[in-house]
Amino acid sequence: MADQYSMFLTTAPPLRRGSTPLPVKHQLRREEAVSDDCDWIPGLEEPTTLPISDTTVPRVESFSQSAASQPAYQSSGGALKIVLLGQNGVGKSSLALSLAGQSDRSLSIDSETQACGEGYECTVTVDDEDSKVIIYDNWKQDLSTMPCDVCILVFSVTDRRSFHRTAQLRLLLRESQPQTPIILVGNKSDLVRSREISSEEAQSSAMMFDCVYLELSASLDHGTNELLEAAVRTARGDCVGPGWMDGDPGAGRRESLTSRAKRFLAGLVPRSYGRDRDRGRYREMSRHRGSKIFRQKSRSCHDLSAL
Ligand SMILES: Nc1nc2c(ncn2[C@@H]2O[C@H](COP(=O)(O)OP(=O)(O)OP(=O)(O)O)[C@@H](O)[C@H]2O)c(=O)[nH]1
Repeated sequence: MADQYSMFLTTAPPLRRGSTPLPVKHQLRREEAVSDDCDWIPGLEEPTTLPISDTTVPRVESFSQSAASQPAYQSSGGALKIVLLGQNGVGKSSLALSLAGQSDRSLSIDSETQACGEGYECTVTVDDEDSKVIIYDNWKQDLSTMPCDVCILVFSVTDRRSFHRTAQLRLLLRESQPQTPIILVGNKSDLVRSREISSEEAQSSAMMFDCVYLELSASLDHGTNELLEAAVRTARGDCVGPGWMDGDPGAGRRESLTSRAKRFLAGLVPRSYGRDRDRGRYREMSRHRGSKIFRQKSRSCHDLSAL
């Protein structure tokens, strides 16, 4: 089993961690990649002025429309390209390794996982269909010349800044690759006590992004199978909408804008509203039981309405 997941490092340059200092020429590329007007998104709770060195951004501004118009896998020998984007330290490298099958998983990965350029290549079987997948977690990957089939925006549920960063990355991506499907991922769900972003908040954000939200822990390898399945289905063009959860692709049918808006608003309604409704139901039950006290209160209400 372990042999199946063994990774062969080829002649490709080693993967760079964002936390390590960059050579000057790479710093320049990173600066080019971030346009000033994208560093703050109107509508966010606070203006986020992230230092450029603290972010992970693809070079997307020179992306050509011809590249955008065709699925990436058609220009890459049939391999599905999955790109992980997100702020530094959110766990992209850990997630890439986990997705590429570096730990035990029930999902079938039937060929050796290997480093492919700056990504990891493996073959996965989803819905009885084999797909070659390349997973990239490196900002140096130039999306302008090599578009991806699905983009996974990763944040850490313990870091609100990284959550805001996904909104910015989404805008950057939408500018140049409007067709590329997105999956929003909240990593580090195991760090329950340090959580800054609730599932509900992230879910609402995913609804606005019109994408799926998945929560997982790359360290514990919890939820990563589901992410890989969703990514492969999405990259293949199978419909995986915001309602997709727990491996049920049927639930992913696209909702109308109205019902999505309704669900979004329902998420904003304070919980006390639900409790009030329950109280109302309790009152009804009490009334049926013929509670004396309730009847007295009820009568006083009637009196008030008469006034
Ligand atoms: N508790 C917990 N820690 C995690 C998880 N995923 C990653 N980490 C830790 O978070 C730190 C950063 O993880 P990386 O995978 O290097 O994050 P990255 O986004 O690739 O960071 P850069 O390479 O700097 O861009 C490491 O110490 C990981 O062990 C997780 O699911 N849970």
